[in-house]
Amino acid sequence: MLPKVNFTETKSYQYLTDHFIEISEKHLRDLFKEDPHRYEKFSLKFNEILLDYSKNRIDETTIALLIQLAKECGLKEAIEAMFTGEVINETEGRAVLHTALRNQWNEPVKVDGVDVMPEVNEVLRKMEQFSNSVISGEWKGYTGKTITDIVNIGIGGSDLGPVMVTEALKAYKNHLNLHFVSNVDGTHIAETLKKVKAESTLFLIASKTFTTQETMANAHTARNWFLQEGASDSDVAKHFAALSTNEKAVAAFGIDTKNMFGFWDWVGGRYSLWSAIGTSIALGIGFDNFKALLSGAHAMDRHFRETEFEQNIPVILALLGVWYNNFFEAESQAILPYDQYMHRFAAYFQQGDMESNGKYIDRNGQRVNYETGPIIWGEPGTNGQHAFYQLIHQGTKLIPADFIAPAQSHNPVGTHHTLLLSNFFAQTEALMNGKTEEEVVAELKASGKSEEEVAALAPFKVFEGNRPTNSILVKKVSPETLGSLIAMYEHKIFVQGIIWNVFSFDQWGVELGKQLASKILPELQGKDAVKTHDSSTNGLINQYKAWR
Ligand SMILES: O=P(O)(O)OC[C@H]1O[C@@H](O)[C@H](O)[C@@H](O)[C@@H]1O
Repeated sequence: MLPKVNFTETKSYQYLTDHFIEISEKHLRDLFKEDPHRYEKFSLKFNEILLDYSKNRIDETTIALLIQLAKECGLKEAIEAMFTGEVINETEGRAVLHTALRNQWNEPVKVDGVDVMPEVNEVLRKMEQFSNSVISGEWKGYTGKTITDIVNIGIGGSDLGPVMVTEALKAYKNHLNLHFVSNVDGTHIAETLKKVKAESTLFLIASKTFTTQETMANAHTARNWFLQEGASDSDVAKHFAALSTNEKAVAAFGIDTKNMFGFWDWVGGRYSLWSAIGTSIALGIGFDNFKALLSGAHAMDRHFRETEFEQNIPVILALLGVWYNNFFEAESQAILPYDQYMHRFAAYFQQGDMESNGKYIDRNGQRVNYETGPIIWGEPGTNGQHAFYQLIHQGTKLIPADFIAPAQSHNPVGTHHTLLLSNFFAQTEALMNGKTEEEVVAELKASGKSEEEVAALAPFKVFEGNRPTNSILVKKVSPETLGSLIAMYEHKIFVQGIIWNVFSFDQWGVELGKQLASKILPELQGKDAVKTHDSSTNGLINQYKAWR
């Protein structure tokens, strides 16, 4: 069982409330002037990841109090409860063990007294065999041709992780072309099928439940297309595999369960890229690289579980997030990777974070009286700079941002990487320091502007600064480092869920829309005017029916 503490009723919260008044009046510029050792004090290194969190609106007291808060909320016990397979997803009656999927040291992990590691290792062995045989060309399609294209059909956690990772690790890609179909909009599957040939395509139907409407619709369309292209029912086994926990539904769909890669109910959808859901990753970058991804995540798991909170990267990141969310009232958190390959990283953690902590009912079943999960957003630098950074620099909202960059590029073309990194360093410095009126006036005068022009323009050119950022500099975006980075954010989300006293591993909030869609579907199929809803919904549906 997880602790169920209202963090606003702790002693440390009271201290933090007083301390906040003091800190909120200080400018980061002055904090750096007062203490020349901020970087040494507020940076942490783990393998090939450096976290510099010194450009945050904190001092040593802030960190000490936030750590006290984590302790008062029972974080240590909660971490142990997760790693040891306690049923911490209480509303679904499940353990939460994505960490077991990457448990490369193989220590036993028990669920209901049974070690899950033999099963985990068995699926990994099967994924290894399968991916090797497809990559090597040993696996043949129904006309005897080798496989050239993989189409992963899945949505949410059965899509976002594999998409994000295979994009982030594109530099490690082999000859197989990867396609991902998620949207139930027929355009997604239709456009994908235009690009592939039935005889050399392998479809992976990725769905934990194997009941998700979008995935099942796309899977049926893919199979019908496959049969229309000249293949027969008996050829399906060579071209369709399932990644799922639901053996019965897989068999009912017509996929040979020999081609099924299983996982378990203790793997949450948004934490499933480490499981059989990662088969497209293993196919696209090879099993050894998939294994390296798992190793990187495992290394971060150990760091998270074994390191004192003061030096614990996910814990520090989480506490900083709480500081901005609950004291500065920041509503969102930007994730800004200065790496084109990581262009889906923020989108991936939109599900990871918002589906986990976007909840207003606490673990006692009561409505919370404080803010919980932030809005996560972001785009890769430098594109974001030319789009929304204006608001981060001069807008009225405080947007704490994580800047992520690799020191080494996979594509060291000319001076591109140096240009990119100059922007990475410049942005966090600019956000912190801003530009004072004095500096602006001096600059304008030096450019030959009249007194009047200077006075008129100056307010627009001033940057208040004092905008907090974390800088996460990695040596290179390798499978190991990416694995560690993903696990780092997963654990950050976990810590915040503990402090906000919400259940981070269920997602009841996505059910209502699904329920209503299944009620509306037959109404759309019928001819009669619809009158069963409110006037807005009726009006929209009936106009749709008139126009279609
Ligand atoms: O893998 P499945 O069962 O098809 O589910 C896909 C997604 O379905 C959504 O409804 C859930 O909110 C996600 O968490 C999940 O990842």
